[in-house]
Amino acid sequence: MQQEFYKYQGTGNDFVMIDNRQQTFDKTDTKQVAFLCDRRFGIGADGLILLENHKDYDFKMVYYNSDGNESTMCGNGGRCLVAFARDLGVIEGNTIFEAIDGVHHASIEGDIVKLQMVDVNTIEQHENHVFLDTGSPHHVEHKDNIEDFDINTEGAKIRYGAPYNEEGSNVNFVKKVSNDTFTVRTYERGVEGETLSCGTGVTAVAIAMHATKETANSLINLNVRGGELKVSFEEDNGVYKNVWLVGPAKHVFKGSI
Ligand SMILES: N[C@@H](CCC[C@H](N)C(=O)O)C(=O)O
Repeated sequence: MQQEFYKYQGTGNDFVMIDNRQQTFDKTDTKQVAFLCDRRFGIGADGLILLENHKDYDFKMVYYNSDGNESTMCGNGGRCLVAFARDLGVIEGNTIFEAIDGVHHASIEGDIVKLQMVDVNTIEQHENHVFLDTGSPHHVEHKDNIEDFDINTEGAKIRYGAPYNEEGSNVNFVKKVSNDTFTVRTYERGVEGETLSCGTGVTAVAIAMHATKETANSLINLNVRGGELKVSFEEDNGVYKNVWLVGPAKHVFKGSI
């Protein structure tokens, strides 16, 4: 059977999008998801996202990493799904949808999508890194030579090492550019390599930089391999609320396979 698909990208984090409102996609077929995401034998993407109907909200997001496994929240994927829902005529400018980590508010104007992320109330500060969950788990670590190191080797060591082990964590390396701007590179679990951008990752970096007093700003610019994102938040007694991830999300092409 032919599978109709759409391809979207958000700052270079790219996704195969499937309209599954009729429940025609076999969600148990891990190999098929991995095949569709394969850059040589399939369409090619960091992940695959299903848009489904929801009884209370505008739609439901189901996210798979490129290894074929369903995973936790994808911030850039959520932003791209909002653009996909708008392009399909499911929503107009504002929306509320459900993802694996809960209900998300979002808005879209042109190709700029603002996505509300989960509140963060636990931030583990260790000697050399910070660990927090922004819908997905993130290790955040400073890296002075950020432009010039082997992220796939160093990222994999941390992702598979203690305390994360097989379940893993995404790994973000960060360098401060100025008081409100940071450069970030991310190794993503489930892709098992560097992606050009990670939405939950830059959200984690912005909050971690604020929590560790690298910045006092509550609107942070994040430079990633695939472009620029912004994260804003309110902090109250160590709890980060009203967290928003903002940036472009674009349709690339559609096809069938
Ligand atoms: N690219 C994503 C994160 C996707 C989930 C991650 N790979 C995991 O399995 O934890 C983003 O933009 O947030």
